[in-house]
Amino acid sequence: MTAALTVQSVSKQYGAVAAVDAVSLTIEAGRVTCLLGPSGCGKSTLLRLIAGLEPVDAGAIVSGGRTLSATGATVAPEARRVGLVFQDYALFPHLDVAANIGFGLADLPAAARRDRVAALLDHLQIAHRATAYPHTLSGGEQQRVAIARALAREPAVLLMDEPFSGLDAHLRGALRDSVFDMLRASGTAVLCVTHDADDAMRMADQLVLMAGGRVLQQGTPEHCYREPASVAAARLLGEANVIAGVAKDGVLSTPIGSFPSPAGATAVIVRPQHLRVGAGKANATILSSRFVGATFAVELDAAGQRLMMWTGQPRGAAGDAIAVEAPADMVRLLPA
Ligand SMILES: Nc1ncnc2c1ncn2[C@@H]1O[C@H](COP(=O)(O)OP(=O)(O)OP(=O)(O)O)[C@@H](O)[C@H]1O
Repeated sequence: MTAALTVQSVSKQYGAVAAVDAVSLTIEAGRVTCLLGPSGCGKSTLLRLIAGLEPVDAGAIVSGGRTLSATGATVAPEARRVGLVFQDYALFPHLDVAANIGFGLADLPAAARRDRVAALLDHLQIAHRATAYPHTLSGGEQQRVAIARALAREPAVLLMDEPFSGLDAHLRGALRDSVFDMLRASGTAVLCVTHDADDAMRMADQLVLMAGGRVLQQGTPEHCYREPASVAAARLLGEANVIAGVAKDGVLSTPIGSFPSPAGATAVIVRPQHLRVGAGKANATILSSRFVGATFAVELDAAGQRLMMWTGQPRGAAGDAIAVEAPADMVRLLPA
């Protein structure tokens, strides 16, 4: 994999707030990296630092052997080969689609500029809207124009801030997939910010989980989902039970079973869909059971610990005793 850009231990402080705190990550060509975290965790600040809209306090941002940001030195945004797609797309209302896309190409001869714009219109499947004005475009079309405009200057890295937040749910899924397939095929390195775990898992080749200005975990969506580094990382990607137990002689005993634990873990993380009804003795009581569409959400009490189980079928009513277990390969030991 080719690193298109690396962020090296970058920090940014606003007054007492460490908005970005010693963050390191690598963005690779032809891959989509998603930055996922709760509101206020520093995602947008990190994008602004990479775009060069603000200086870093510490650390460095490097691309193509060039230092773009370091303490006291910031290459201007337009000299970075970094494209930015804002949350609201920020199209120029008085320019038509083709002129929006060609806006940053004033330095090209007219014919080359026309060719580049035509290629992008084609590539993003908006050629039929070339002479339309932004206010007449659908949300999905506006998004494509914004991406085309950002790609016009052939950036090494494309930064996207919540690019799907303005689109309705059913449009979102289809667009998300086609836009990112196209970007991957173009070899652009994409860094996309979102607070939506489903979006992030669907579109990312690489996930970066953030909280409180720091990186909690990085890896493929599957790795981060199956092997969360912490409870906070697990919960960013979906509901997770944290079940405490007692560690003795390399075995962790919990209300839902015993698991080998050579490093002396004192708790496990289990996703609600990985809890299942076992054949053994009852070890929990049903507190409630709700039909929530694809599953039943069953709230349990297991030796005083509250757990959530998702199952395909009803498993009883409040007050019923039940045997609950989890397959060992779906249980993640929490570091002691
Ligand atoms: N210009 C600024 N001046 C002062 N504080 C700021 C500034 N920009 C961001 N912050 C603070 O830095 C922290 C990180 O903000 P940031 O906007 O990067 O978070 P975010 O993860 O993008 O949030 P959201 O998902 O809500 O956009 C927050 O505590 C925010 O209040």
